[in-house]
Amino acid sequence: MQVDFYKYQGTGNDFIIIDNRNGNFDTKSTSLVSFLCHRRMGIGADGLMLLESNDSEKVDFTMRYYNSDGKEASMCGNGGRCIAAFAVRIGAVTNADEFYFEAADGMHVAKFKNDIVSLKMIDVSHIDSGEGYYFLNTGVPHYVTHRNNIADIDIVNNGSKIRYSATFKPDGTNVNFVEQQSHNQIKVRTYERGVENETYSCGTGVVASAIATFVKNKQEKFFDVDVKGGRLQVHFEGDEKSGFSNIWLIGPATLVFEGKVELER
Ligand SMILES: N[C@H](CCC[C@H](N)C(=O)O)C(=O)O
Repeated sequence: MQVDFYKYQGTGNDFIIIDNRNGNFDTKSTSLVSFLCHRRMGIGADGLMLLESNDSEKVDFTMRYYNSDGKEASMCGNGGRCIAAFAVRIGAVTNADEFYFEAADGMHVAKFKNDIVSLKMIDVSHIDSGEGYYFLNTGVPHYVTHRNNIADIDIVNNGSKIRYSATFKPDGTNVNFVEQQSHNQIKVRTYERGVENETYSCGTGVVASAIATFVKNKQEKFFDVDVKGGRLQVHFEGDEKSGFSNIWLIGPATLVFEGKVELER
């Protein structure tokens, strides 16, 4: 069976996107997703997304996200921005200026203009903290720690130790190292669960890092965030007491190429 696919990247976090509104893709096959995401044997990507039909009038589509290990995850911030740009490209939305889609973590609003996607993230009602870190869920779980000179950190070694530590069993966590540049500018490097490597950018991780930086300093609620693959913006409202809401992740989402892949039935 031949399947059309589209390769997108959002600040270097890259994805295979398939229009699965006909339901033909085998969503139970972990091995198929991990093969397609494999950097040598397959197309290569940090994750794969399916755009699927949604029964609700107000919701244009459903997003299903899989990490490159083939396992489904509840959300992906950069992936959400890329599938929003893809949905506009294939005419799967009622109004490109503002539309709704559903992911496993809940409902999202997306706004698309000149290849920049603004994505509304789910609310964050609770933040845990420990020795030198914050732990919060921005659609998927994130550990956030503030350090100096993050360019010198061995992200894979340090990140994997935290990701697999007993504290975060059984689900594990993504791990974000944050360096403050100024009152409203941070740098973030992320070890991603399910990719089991550093990625060029992690959208939900950037959101978690910005919120954790507000909790730490009680200053800004609007951040420029520099990641390996470029720059994102995050802004939000609220505080630890009332919870955080109206959380937006803003940045580019780019089509790299499209192609066809032969899948065994
Ligand atoms: N690796 C994450 C999912 C993808 C998150 C990331 N790519 C993003 O942009 O939010 C997890 O399994 O928790």
